[in-house]
Amino acid sequence: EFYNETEAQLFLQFYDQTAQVVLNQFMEAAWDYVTNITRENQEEMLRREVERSQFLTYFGTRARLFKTSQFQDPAVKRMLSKLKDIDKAALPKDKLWEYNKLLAYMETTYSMGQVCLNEGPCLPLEPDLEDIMANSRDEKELLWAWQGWRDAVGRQLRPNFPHYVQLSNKAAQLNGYKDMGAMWRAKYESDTLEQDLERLFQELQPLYLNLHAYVRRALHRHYGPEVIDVRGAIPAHLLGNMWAQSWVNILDLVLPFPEKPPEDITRIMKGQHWRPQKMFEEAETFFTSLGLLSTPSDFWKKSMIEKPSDGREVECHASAWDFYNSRDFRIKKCTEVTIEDLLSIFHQMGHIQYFLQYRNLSIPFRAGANPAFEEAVGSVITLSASSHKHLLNRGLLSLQHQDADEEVNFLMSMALEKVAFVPFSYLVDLFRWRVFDSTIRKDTYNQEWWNLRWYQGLCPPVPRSEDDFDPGAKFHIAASVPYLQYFLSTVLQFQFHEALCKASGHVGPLHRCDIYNSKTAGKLLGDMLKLGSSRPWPEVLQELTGQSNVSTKALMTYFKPLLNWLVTENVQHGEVLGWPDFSCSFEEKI
Ligand SMILES: O=C(CCC(O)(O)[C@H](Cc1ccccc1)NC(=O)c1ccccc1)N[C@@H](Cc1ccccc1)C(=O)O
Ligand SMILES: [Zn+2]
Repeated sequence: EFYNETEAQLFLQFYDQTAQVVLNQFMEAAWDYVTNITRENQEEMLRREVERSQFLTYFGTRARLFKTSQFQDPAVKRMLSKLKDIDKAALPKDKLWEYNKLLAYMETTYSMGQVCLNEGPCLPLEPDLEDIMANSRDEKELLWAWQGWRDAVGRQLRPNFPHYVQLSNKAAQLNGYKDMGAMWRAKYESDTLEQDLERLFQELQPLYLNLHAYVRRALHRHYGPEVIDVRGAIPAHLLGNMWAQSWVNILDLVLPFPEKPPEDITRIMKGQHWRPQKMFEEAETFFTSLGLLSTPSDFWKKSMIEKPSDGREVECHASAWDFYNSRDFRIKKCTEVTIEDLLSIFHQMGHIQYFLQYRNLSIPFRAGANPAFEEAVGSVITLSASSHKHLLNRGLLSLQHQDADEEVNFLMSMALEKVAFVPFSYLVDLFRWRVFDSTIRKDTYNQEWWNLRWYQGLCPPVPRSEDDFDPGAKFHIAASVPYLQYFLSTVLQFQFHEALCKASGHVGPLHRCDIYNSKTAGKLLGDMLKLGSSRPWPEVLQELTGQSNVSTKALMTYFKPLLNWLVTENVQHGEVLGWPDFSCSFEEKI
């Protein structure tokens, strides 16, 4: 057994040197696969994955031999404890090979998924099916895309999912956790996590219920009583998004002051001949305006910022990549010239900025303070980038003044993105945790999914059965990527925004703040990012915001003017908050 600290430090140096090589080779192989999905690229990626697992196992088992209780340096103790978690590498060789092939099959089935018109082309999710869900106002066409995608992807994944669950739990148990959900939750280093999450969710309910009731009324106005029951749940295909996780694309149907519609920024971008390259440069300019780091030349040479036109099959779901050599960082995104994609690029560039800021840390610390911090960095910048002040300043809006009514319209568009997302981002992992801990059995997966979708006040537009597997139609479930970080990030990003706005000297309503060009705010943010995961996240949060707990106060402050307007509106219409009518509209018809 190893005891002394000096040996531990040498061991960790050796880990870093080896990791830079092994992790880099794995990332290159994974990148080659997701940007050119072929059999040989999959084989090579699986081979590199085995090497990575052998590496993690070698160092993980040895890290356990150190008795760190007498150690002085907390960083050494923290790094050794991180090395002990080796995730799926703990599986026996044959089980690991099986698991990796299953994961590749699920993720590739999702990425290659398409819905075919009777005679004529087959439509992929990005951009075609997402365009229909965002822009079509024809209920039948929306249903065709919604159901077609679930038939094409969800149904294919159903037979394999129980095996994925079993292997995931086996891996978790070999790492000392009772199931994979417990292993995912451990990343937050909190033994009150689940009750804290429930509290945050309950605090946001009044705002969500008022938004839901108001949107339901607007959809009832547009689609009629045949389709919308004003005391019931909303059919899930009418919200402008394939998973109804963001409702911003139906802003035109729900605009509080339709006589004062906001300018169509997508149209302005196209009118100004924006291209994906310029969209990425725009996002980078925001970060450098804060005094933060710019992207190295490798980024521009090696990223994939558009869907290839040479027929290659790629995984279009956007992601940011760290190649663990402190200089190669990339984004993979099938960029369309829309405001939605411009904001998504800000999100991705937030991941890149974190990579850049912590690139000289030891490898075990090259991660966010917790997974929600990683997601919140880019999203907090979008809060400034979405502001009227910023868009005006960047030439994407021309109307100088925004009156009180237009401000309510603006806050509505922000709520359709951020508030609508709250119950969805909570329920995705509630579902998976219950599948992992066997609360949800495999013969009721789909019914249980729709029971949880009740949190959102949504219902399926057509009858569902256990031949369906609607959760599998969401990337993160097909790709075994946790989702809780997005729920927490939705709350955290407003706390970050409030702190950065204060640092930038902003006065006035939070929703009018734009930290662009503020070196003070940039310094505050950069100092947090440099810490990586080297310190417990409550300490990191404390340094940035002055408090160490996640709080919905800032989000509620931001949306307060809208909540006041919504309550008045809903009371006037005698709206019912919630969805007491248990059914979805089609059930009455049957
Ligand atoms: O999935 C994403 C954006 C992709 C990502 O940047 O979060 C990406 C997801 C991913 C993809 C492949 C493997 C693992 C994760 N995450 C990253 O690129 C990433 C995350 C952590 C560290 C480094 C990179 N957003 C979520 C939620 C969301 C976020 C923000 C606005 C709207 C919606 C969604 O679309 O449902
Ligand atoms: Zn992200």
